[in-house]
Amino acid sequence: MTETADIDRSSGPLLAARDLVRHFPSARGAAVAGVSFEVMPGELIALLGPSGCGKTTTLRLTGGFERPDAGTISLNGRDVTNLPPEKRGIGFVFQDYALFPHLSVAANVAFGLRHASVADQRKRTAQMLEMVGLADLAERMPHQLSGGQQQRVALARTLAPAPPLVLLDEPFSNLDAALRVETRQEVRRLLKQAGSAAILVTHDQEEALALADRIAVMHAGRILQMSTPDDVYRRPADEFVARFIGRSNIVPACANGFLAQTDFGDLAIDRTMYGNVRLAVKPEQFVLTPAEDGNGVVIGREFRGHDQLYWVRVGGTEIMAIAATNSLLTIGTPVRLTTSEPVALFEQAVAENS
Ligand SMILES: Nc1ncnc2c1ncn2[C@@H]1O[C@H](COP(=O)(O)OP(=O)(O)OP(=O)(O)O)[C@@H](O)[C@H]1O
Repeated sequence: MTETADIDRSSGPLLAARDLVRHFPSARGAAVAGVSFEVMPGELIALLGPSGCGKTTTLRLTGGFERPDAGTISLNGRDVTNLPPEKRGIGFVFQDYALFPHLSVAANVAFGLRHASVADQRKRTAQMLEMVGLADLAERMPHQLSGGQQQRVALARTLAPAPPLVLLDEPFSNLDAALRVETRQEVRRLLKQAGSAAILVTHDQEEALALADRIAVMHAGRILQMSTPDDVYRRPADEFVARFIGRSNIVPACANGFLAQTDFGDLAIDRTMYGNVRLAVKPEQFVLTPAEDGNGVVIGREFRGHDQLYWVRVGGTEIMAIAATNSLLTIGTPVRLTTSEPVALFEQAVAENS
């Protein structure tokens, strides 16, 4: 896959949101309760979190569809907090694509270019349709397209005026599972090719991990962690993030330097710590070996094709561990459970408060 443009870190942030707060009169608590984040030119950001955590409201504040009760938003260093959407120069792609049903594919794409000359409109529309692979369907009407094709037209229309920032609100939710996987890679490629930055709202962690350069994990109107997919997955900032991104085993332990003592032996941890902690171990960080004198026993399993998910009882704890499919372990098999790499941890006090 070719990605021709990447994040431009040479200048300041393209977008800076500072301490955004939004209360709705009918709701308990703030929908957005002090959110700050930056987006660099060309950067793809995912706002990820469970239903009601404030993702859409954050996106709507960014786009100008909602006004914050407090906080500021600046674009390219200019304060746009009180500007309406059409004055912000931001592109939008919504869940339902919102194509004009009575306009052809080409006319839909040209719509975003209506302020340009006719010759420029033609040229840019052809270019955009080429880019999204729909040059042959330029004269079709929206109802003659598949969901994925409509999605690409919507994206071509949004990207045609080359907006520096595009906001996408669950843009894949109307597509079936296979098409969603294909389309999200396509969208990432198209955004990178166009050099546009984007903020994507999703509750699907797989989508966020696959598409974004950085993920903001939200909970109860706040951003708990904003970092690369690898970081939020492997080095979660707290227990909520650990449980939300991939399944995690949360194991009580007593840390003593770079080792932590658990019910089933000492595990290496990813920083020095002393005292009571909780470890966050991903199922694939465990290594399962059949062993008569092992520390655990297999109590359940789920076949997943390329690997298997096992439930193992060790001491008083149930652990989820993933192992390759080449040697199937039956229920009741005694096993030894170790870890393949140092694991993330949280201080006990922090975890108990969350
Ligand atoms: N117009 C509104 N009036 C009253 N409450 C609202 C309004 N819009 C959002 N809320 C509330 O604000 C909170 C955050 O909503 P928001 O839509 O931002 O969450 P979300 O994370 O996008 O959720 P989802 O994934 O379900 O769309 C929720 O409790 C929601 O009920």
